[in-house]
Order: sequence, then C-alpha cells, then structure tokens
Amino acid sequence: MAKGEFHKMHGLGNDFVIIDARDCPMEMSPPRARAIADRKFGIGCDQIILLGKSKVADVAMRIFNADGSEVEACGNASRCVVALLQQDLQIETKGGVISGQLSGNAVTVSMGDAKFDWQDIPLAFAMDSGSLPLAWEELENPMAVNMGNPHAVFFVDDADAADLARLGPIIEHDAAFPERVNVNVASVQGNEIHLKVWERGAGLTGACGTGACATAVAAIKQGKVQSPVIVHQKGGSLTIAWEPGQPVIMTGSATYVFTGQADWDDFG
Ligand SMILES: N[C@@H](CCC[C@H](N)C(=O)O)C(=O)O
Repeated sequence: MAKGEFHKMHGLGNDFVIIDARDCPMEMSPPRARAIADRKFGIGCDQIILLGKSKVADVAMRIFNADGSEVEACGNASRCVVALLQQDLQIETKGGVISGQLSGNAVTVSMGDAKFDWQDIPLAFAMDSGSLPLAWEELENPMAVNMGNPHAVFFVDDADAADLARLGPIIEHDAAFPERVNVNVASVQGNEIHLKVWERGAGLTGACGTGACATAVAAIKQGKVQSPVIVHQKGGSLTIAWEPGQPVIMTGSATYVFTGQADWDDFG
C-alpha cells in the first residue's frame, strides 16, 4: 500500500522521518530516501528510519542518510525510536543489537562496543587508529573509532573555528576511508566536550549521537576526560559513559514533532 503514516522526530536537532513498517512492509531505495529527505521538494530530514519486524530483537531499525545511503548506526534515532514506542527496547541495526531504556524525560541507550582495529573502522590500509598519520590543513592526526559506523575524531583548541563545511566533505570522501567517514571536531574544556560533526551522507547536523559516543570514547582513551562526560553540540547535550571493555552508554533527549501522512508513490 502506497499511503502511510510517518513520524517526524529529532534528537538535539538531528531530525528524522520515522516510518513504522512492522505491519505494513515498505520498500526503501536510495532515490526514494533522497526524495523523502529533500528539504525543499520532500518532507525533509537528516535520516530516514524504517522500522521492521526482527527475529532477534523487539524491533529492527534500518537507517538511510539524506543522500540515500543505508548505514549501520544512528545514536539520536535510537533514542527517538525508544521514545516513540514508549518502552524499553532491544533494537536490531546493521551495526548490531543495541538496547534502549526510558529514563524519565530522557532515553538511555547502550550503543555496543567501540572498535579500534583498522579493519573494523574500516581504514584503507593498516594504520595506528589512535593517531592516523594524515592531515587536512589544520585538522591533523584524528583518532578513528567505529561505533557501528565509522568516525574520525579531531581534537583542536577551538572546535567552532574549524571550517567543517569545507573540510568535512573532503575528509568524508578521502581514500583512507573506504566506506567514507563521519567527521568529528572537538575541543575539551574541563570534563566537557564541545563537538561539531560533519555526518557522512548528511553533512552538518545539529548533533550526532554516534559522533558524541566516538568522541567521548576517544577523549577518555587519550586521558583528556573521565567517564561520564558531557558532550555539547549545537542542538544540545548528551551524557556519555564508557569504561574500556564495556559498551558505550548514551543518555539524552528525544523529541516528537508531528505525525503526518504521505503517499510513498509520490517519492519514487
Ligand atoms: N545522526 C546519526 C548518525 C547517522 C549515520 C551517519 N551519518 C553515518 O553515515 O554513519 C547519529 O545520531 O548517530
């Protein structure tokens, strides 16, 4: 059936069109995802979230970036799905099964393990993922972290001064990252982090949940901060807790905006 309901939600300004297709399976293709995400000709969002039935968890979540690419993980959308369904959930993603809990007005999600092996990021060839021997102008030697999806984390004195709109797409598409990469630029102040993210397949967003997790993990691993750490982004703040060998725990808000109807045939 072509007509269907969707929910517009956001996590700290990182916005989603969430389609609950558990009882009414829906085809998603890169052109259809791009058409839905288009902010002038479509509904408009950073990511499209397609919920389906799962054999291993309470619900399956497929994630499509605004450019149509299907990806493995989305921290902010994970919180939104728990808030939308109003129950504690095991969520199956391409990046693994994660678990989310309602906790008052916020949602806490256990995002799984951070990975650091170069093959797991993935990188194009063997490199020290703790400090890649690479630089793009003033952005140098990022740490690479896989949070289900690939991240490069740069620590700088002033994250706001970085020209991420220009350097983000160059780094995202660098041959060092065969599956492209999400680009995080962070500055540490006390035990808090200020973060800007260029998201793979979506560009500059109000916030990135997996980016906050990857950056907090990198900062804790490098001894710059101690767990738990608050990560501030343009759209708001998340609390991230992590101990080596343990899953990464993210807590933050998830906001319902509205529910709408669409005829999906109009979107390719
Ligand atoms: N907004 C997300 C991440 C979405 C996927 C990312 N752009 C990728 O391509 O890996 C988040 O909150 O984590």
